[in-house]
Amino acid sequence: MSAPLLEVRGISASIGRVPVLSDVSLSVAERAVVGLLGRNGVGKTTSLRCVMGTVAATGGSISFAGADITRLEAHRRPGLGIGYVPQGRGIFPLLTVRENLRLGVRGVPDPGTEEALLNRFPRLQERLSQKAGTMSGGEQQMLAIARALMTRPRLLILDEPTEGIMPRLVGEIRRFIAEIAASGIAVLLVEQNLKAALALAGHVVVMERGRSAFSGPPASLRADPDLVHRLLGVGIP
Ligand SMILES: Nc1ncnc2c1ncn2[C@@H]1O[C@H](COP(=O)(O)OP(=O)(O)OP(=O)(O)O)[C@@H](O)[C@H]1O
Repeated sequence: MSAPLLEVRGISASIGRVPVLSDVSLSVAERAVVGLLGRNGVGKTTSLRCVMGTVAATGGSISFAGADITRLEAHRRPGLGIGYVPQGRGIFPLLTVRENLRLGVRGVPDPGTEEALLNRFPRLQERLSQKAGTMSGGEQQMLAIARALMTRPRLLILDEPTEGIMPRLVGEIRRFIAEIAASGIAVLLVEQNLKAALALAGHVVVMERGRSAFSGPPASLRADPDLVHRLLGVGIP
């Protein structure tokens, strides 16, 4: 079997002096969708930040497409083919939709990619010269995902993409994520909604207090309601 696209092996990390991660391992195969789950504060966002390099992994290793990136500067990582949509979206409200869309692209954006994304999102197309802050949360989330796709990543990392989004747009965002995955882009998704995560992901990793406590297919998690209850505090959906 070929090596996974992203491989995180036993990483630890601290924020300030507080140890936040002690032993997190996960891997994402080419074209796979992996759900990263866990209760609030277990370290999901910090794990993603370690992959992006904005929090340093103090132990363990991270590799992407066969290269060790554990100590690679954060600004070099997107260029390797990793798109990141942070929690809270990271949209600049005073910049226009077009400016936001082009922020992550170095040099001239690929016109085909931009056109395809705008065709997919007529709402963004219509608002290209409008300030991004005037759009709804759901539209800003679409913009954040479209921005991450502008660099044509091999892996898209999404941190709670439907958090705080009005219900009408939640389904639309989930359908879009499924479409992205179907197009062959690997997806690493932090998702609070267990049912949605189990429906989208082919593999799930569940964290507990700074470490990965479960890793396996959705069916294995579904088969163990006690574990789900202990790790996530909910029943099987
Ligand atoms: N900037 C910070 N300063 C201090 N502690 C922090 C900071 N960011 C995160 N932490 C702590 O690190 C731990 C892990 O946080 P993290 O955001 O990675 O968890 P999470 O699983 O993504 O949680 P959530 O689902 O609430 O987003 C938490 O206990 C949190 O309080």
